[in-house]
Amino acid sequence: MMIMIFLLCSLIFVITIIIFRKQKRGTKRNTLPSPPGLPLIGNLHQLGRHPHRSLCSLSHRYGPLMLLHFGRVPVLVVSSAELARDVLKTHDRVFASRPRSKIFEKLLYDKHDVASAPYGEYWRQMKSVCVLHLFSNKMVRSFREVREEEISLMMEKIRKSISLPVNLSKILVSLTNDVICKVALGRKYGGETDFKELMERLNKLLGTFSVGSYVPWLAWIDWIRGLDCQLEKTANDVDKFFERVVQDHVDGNRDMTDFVDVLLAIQRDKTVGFEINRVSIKAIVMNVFVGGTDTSSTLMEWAMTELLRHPKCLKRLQEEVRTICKDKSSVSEEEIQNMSYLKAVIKEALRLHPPLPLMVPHESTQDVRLGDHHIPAGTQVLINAWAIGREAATWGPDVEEFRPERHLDSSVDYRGQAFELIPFGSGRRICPAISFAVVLNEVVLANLVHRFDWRLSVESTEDQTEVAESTGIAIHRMFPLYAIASNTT
Ligand code: HEM
Repeated sequence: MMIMIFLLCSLIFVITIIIFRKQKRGTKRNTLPSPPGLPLIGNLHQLGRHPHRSLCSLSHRYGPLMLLHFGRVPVLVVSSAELARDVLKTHDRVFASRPRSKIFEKLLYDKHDVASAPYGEYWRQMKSVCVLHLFSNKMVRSFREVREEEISLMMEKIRKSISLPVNLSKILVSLTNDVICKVALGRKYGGETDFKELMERLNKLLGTFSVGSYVPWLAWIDWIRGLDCQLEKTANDVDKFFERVVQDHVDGNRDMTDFVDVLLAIQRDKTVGFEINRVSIKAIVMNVFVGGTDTSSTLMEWAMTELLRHPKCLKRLQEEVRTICKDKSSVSEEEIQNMSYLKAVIKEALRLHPPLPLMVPHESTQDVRLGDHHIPAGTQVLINAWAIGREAATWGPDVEEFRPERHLDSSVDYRGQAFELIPFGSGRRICPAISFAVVLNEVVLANLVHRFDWRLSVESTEDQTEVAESTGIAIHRMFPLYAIASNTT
């Protein structure tokens, strides 16, 4: 009898151990690698000044799929092309929403814009307005004159400072602002200090960290440091500005077609099969400014920075542009179509310096499996486009080097099909303005190098080593790019 009891106990013990081990293995397989965090703030302290860099370093240690916690919010960080494909293609619909953000809600018309609207019918309608009516190829072509006019003014400005250091960063920001103002609002507002100050304030706030969004019981900190007050005031000022612009369009007798005109026509004629109201119009126009100005000027600034740091690449680009344009005084948009090195330079700048390195956060709306891992609904997702552009397995051992040649015989493109290069995102949430942004960047760069020879000015000597990056959502240079233009020899 004793022996029977002993055997039974031993059997139960062995079975329990087996089940326990199985469960442990199962749990281990499903547990996402996660850098240890601190109580209450989770991993927030590990983000540093440049979260794309800190998260890339963490991914080298914990792998391309990590779970972090920003306060109480679970955040999945994706740092490889393969996993970006899983999120943005295989499970695109599940991950197509946006997390809530107090700052976005306050400043972007309570999610009535395209970029921060949660995935659903409203977002679908607004995105279709953008894709079909604002950024269609026909619309992009129709703004060619605006681009040519503004580029010609920029070239004249540089010509007047020939042989002197010019703040190229500032020139590129004001060019982009002027182009976008004319395209979206019908006229330039860049000369108006109020408008400039307002846009600066808006962009700064959009890149601000709100403690309350991640640690709700510390929300009072946002109030004490004046964030809530600034949000309220800026949202009111921005609304007043856009309301005035839209009303001027309604009152005016206009034959131009800028974005506000297009949106008002859609509202009036009900051509799209759904209602679009005044708030939606202002929110979309606001998105054009927020999404379009900083990103485009940032890309040009980095492309010029890298060319100035790599004189051989600059020379090769100049040879291409000058051979195709021979004795012409400027480069046209038809001519850039045949400039393969120019396109490679833009791709390489986008690989090394994606203007939005962590893109725009996504959020899952359903439970889903990624490989062995269970991802619950409501998980925030950051895709590190900056880290993906530096994956040695894809790009080779010289990932850190600016080498446009690597794109010449490659089919990898940035339009969302190749996950190795996703500066504009991919899938449902992909940037709707890729063609709009790229043509502006290409034609500006081609004209700058066609007309002038360039060298770095002493004000930019930090370029001999690594170039310091700004903080915020769009990552531009920390210090302006000063360069000296001279007439071509
Ligand atoms: C070099 C220039 C640009 C870059 C690198 C860029 C990049 C991006 C990225 C990474 C996203 C988020 C994709 C995602 O969440 O998966 C995005 C979304 C968006 N971009 Fe761009 N962008 C650029 C220019 C522009 C311009 C010029 C405009 C408008 C004039 C614009 C309007 C938008 C809008 C409205 C969205 C939101 C799309 C959505 O949520 O469905 N972008 N962009």
